[in-house]
Amino acid sequence: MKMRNPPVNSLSLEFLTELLISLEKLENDKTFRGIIITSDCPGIFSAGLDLLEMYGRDPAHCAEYWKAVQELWLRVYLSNLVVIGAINGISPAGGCLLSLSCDYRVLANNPKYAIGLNETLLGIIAPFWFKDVLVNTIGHRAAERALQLGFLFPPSDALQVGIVDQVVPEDQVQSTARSVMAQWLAIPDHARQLTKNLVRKPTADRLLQQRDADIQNFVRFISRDSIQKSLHVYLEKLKQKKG
Ligand SMILES: CCCCCCCC/C=C\CC(=O)SCCNC(=O)CCNC(=O)[C@H](O)C(C)(C)COP(=O)(O)OP(=O)(O)OC[C@H]1O[C@@H](n2cnc3c(N)ncnc32)[C@H](O)[C@@H]1OP(=O)(O)O
Repeated sequence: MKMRNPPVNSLSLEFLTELLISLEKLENDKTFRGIIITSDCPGIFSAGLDLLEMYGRDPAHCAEYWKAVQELWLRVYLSNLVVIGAINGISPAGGCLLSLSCDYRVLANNPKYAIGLNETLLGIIAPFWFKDVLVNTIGHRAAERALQLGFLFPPSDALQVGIVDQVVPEDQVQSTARSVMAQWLAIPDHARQLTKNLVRKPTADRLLQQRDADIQNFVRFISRDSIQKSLHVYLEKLKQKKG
């Protein structure tokens, strides 16, 4: 699955919906046993959630957006398919969550391709389920530091902390992802799927048990004047960077 939402593969409502429909089709087609998620945008895996879906929007829109974010996460995280991330670009925040939701992550060795949950740098907070997935992946202490400081790990640090499983030269990302897929597909599906569910269900259940409250929390938080101001400042910074 090659993500294509130029210029930066931001996860807009429309793009999230497209991803969800594609995933659902693949899940329902029993000839598919695994997917490799990668990007068609040079140098960018995904710029994360679309800031324009959260800035200057009314509560109903924010609620609809957050529901779609939850839905995509649940679908990828609990997928019966083997999901491999071939991460061929930078993946901050929501882009990192998408990567973390894969069963295995291969990152291209380019110092620009940083990965991490950098929400605090934007003046916002990673929701508890983003945090849970990071803690599950890199452990409590490393996650505590990474989340508070909004670390974006370059490849060597990403491998060291365990936020990715493998770092390979850029031209070998896709072939490595395919080899890893072959290894995972050698395991009988039912045994692998049940085991995946055993490991991941408690984390997913924490959100499933309070989806509506999580949406309400998000809407309340994102609608605050101070948060809207932080988003405005961040968006301006992105514009100014262009000169
Ligand atoms: C109680 C519960 C509370 C819950 C709180 C909220 C939780 C929210 C959780 C997750 C948040 C996120 O995922 S926020 C998004 C985080 N993403 C980032 O910080 C990345 C921002 N982007 C960049 O750093 C760069 O754009 C890039 C490195 C990805 C690419 O750089 P490049 O130089 O190639 O491109 P530009 O910077 O010029 O960008 C081009 C164009 O795209 C716009 N853009 C970039 N990122 C986003 C985005 N995430 N959403 C929307 N739009 C984005 C950028 O502004 C440029 O637009 P213009 O061409 O119009 O200027």
